[in-house]
Amino acid sequence: MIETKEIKIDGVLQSAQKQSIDKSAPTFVSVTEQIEWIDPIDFFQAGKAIEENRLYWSSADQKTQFVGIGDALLFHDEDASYQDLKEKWKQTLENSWIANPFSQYKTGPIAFGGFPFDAKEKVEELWEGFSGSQFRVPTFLLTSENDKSFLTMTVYVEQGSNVDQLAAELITRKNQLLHAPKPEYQENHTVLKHEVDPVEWKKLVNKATTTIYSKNVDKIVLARELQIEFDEICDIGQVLDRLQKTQKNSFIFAWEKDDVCFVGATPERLVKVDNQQLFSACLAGTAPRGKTKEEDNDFGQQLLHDQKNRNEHKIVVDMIKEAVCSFAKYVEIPEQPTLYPLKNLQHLFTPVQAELDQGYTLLDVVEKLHPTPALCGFPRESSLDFIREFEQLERGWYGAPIGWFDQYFDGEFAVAIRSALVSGDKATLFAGCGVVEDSDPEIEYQETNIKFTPMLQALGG
Ligand SMILES: C=C(O[C@@H]1C=C(C(=O)O)C=C[C@H]1O)C(=O)O
Ligand SMILES: [Mg+2]
Repeated sequence: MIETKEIKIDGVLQSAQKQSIDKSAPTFVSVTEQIEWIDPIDFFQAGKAIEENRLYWSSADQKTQFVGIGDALLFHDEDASYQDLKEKWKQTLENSWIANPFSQYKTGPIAFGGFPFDAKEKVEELWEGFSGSQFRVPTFLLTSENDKSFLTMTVYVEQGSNVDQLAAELITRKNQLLHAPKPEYQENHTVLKHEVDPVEWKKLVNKATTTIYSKNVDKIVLARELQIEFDEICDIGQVLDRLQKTQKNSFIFAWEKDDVCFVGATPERLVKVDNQQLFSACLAGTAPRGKTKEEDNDFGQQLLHDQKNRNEHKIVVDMIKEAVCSFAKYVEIPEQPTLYPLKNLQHLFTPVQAELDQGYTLLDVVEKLHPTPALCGFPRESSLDFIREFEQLERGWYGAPIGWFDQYFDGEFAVAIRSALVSGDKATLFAGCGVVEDSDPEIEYQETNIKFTPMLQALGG
């Protein structure tokens, strides 16, 4: 038993209301308390009962999990401007009341969300609710870190708010979430699987290699789509549970809006900033895992020495290095890549570390890095032109930054690959690969097949 000291929420709301009267503006209130340990995915499932938008995030080392329920605040920007988001967050915090004795943990007001791969892409039916960039501060945020659980509640208090009623509502919903009966996890079953135009896609790979050969383009990343159907409405909690158990070394995320959820397990960190320490990663170049230890080792060694994959990888390292150098005096990048093992495949990996210069934040770095050549190609403009003109699918948030930041702009973004957009009893999965001069369409096709596997299995396929 931990001693859980309950915060007097009504007292906090009253003080916040006084502040909003003094400043003639609504106050953004955030209150954090430590609670008895609770399983993050159970908490996520409990959120379904109160019918609010949910979100989930697990760090790749699985030491930190976040679960958010409800929208205390939503920043929705059709233009997906990084600088506007930064300004809006600063403004929000200017008139805030933050009660948090646990700020050494990842608690307090935290915004979670994503950007589109290409802000200029026209949003069609598939990504309808996910236009532009969207960031949400949940009403209830569970932080689970090193076996400790914290709950941060966030609301707006205005001059005319009925704070007693607000406090009572928060407490009722909090109790519903914390004392829900152990949820049942429903098995998802895939009944239909449809690959979108594999033949056309392979032709597109050919077109890309021809373009690379004849023009000043080095790499173009091409994605494809797999559609599935379930026998019932897909249970996202079940998907997260499976991903959490099977996809080590991956960020596990879910961002739900109304009844649509973008969910995935990506190995690719875009950037993390913690107290001006910056961590990024270059991940490109792929091989399958072997069935035996020996075979696995062989595949890994071949990958490490394969010119085509090394070329794909180097393009990413060069760009990220240059981008990070513009924000930091000192950048540490090893000369040679190592292997990054995942359940179904392995990648070439080069970590990047730096000290971020004062005055820059996580969001500045995300803006500069995205889209890296790992998801777009190189040079950026020409590869993006090719994708815009010829790629048949709507990328939406696939391949784009997804993550979180706190009140100090510390936080982390991953690249949303190995992901699916789930809507009721249907889901669309995405996978892409880096096409370079000597790419073979059939081999690239096989590579994307293995990239679908983790999500397909987690979805019950
Ligand atoms: C584009 C994806 O993955 C990217 C492409 C890779 C490659 O082509 O070798 C490897 C990792 C990622 O940078 C994806 O998984 O959808
Ligand atoms: Mg590749």
